[in-house]
Amino acid sequence: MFETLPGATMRTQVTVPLRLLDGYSTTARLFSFNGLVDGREHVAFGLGDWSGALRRSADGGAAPLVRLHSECLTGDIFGSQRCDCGPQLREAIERITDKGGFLLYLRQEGRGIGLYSKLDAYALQDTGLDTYEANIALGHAEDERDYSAAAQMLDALGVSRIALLTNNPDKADQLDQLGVTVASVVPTGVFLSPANAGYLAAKANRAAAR
Ligand SMILES: Nc1nc2c(ncn2[C@@H]2O[C@H](COP(=O)(O)OP(=O)(O)OP(=O)(O)O)[C@@H](O)[C@H]2O)c(=O)[nH]1
Ligand SMILES: [Zn+2]
Repeated sequence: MFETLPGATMRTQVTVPLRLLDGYSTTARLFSFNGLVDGREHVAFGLGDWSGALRRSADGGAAPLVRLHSECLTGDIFGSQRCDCGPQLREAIERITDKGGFLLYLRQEGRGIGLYSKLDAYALQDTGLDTYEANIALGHAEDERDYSAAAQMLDALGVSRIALLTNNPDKADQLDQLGVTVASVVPTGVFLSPANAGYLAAKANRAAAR
């Protein structure tokens, strides 16, 4: 299934009770890995009845609900209104807890260009460029994310088929090419704010132009 990728192995797994800022509580099983192709410290959260979801999938039942969430310090931690990452992360944690599955928290800040360059991109967006034009103006690609490490993580977790929680068709395409069976794509909510309307519109236009 992953003949193009070297295998990664599980390094550590620990249970961590979570209480989010709005009081929502759940318990996660956190997994770290050895051998990820990009050497970054990506982490998998097993949420809800994740082991039961794996068993049911292996028995031909529904695929586990999985989200590949790209790190966004400003949105995930500080509630930035310039994007929708924070509410998407909050929604994913609750929906995956309800269904049983995995949140893969991927250290791909700034669609892979890093936090400082994302802030440089924000500054260019303040002059009128959109989120993709700004990346290009900085000498980056529109989206530099590669999901190979995510495919390795899923393989190490024994997850061969997934219901992917996303609004980004590129994620499903990349995972499919990496040998992950995306049994279904489950849309995330759209979390519109005055400060992220232009950003969400640019994303929607890009997805529509594919
Ligand atoms: N370079 C850059 N990165 C951004 C910008 N806004 C958000 N990001 C990064 O984009 C990533 C989140 O991507 P999104 O487009 O919000 O969502 P997605 O992961 O592509 O797709 P979904 O699965 O539907 O959420 C995070 O790494 C953010 O740091 C921006 O204006 N410029
Ligand atoms: Zn964000």
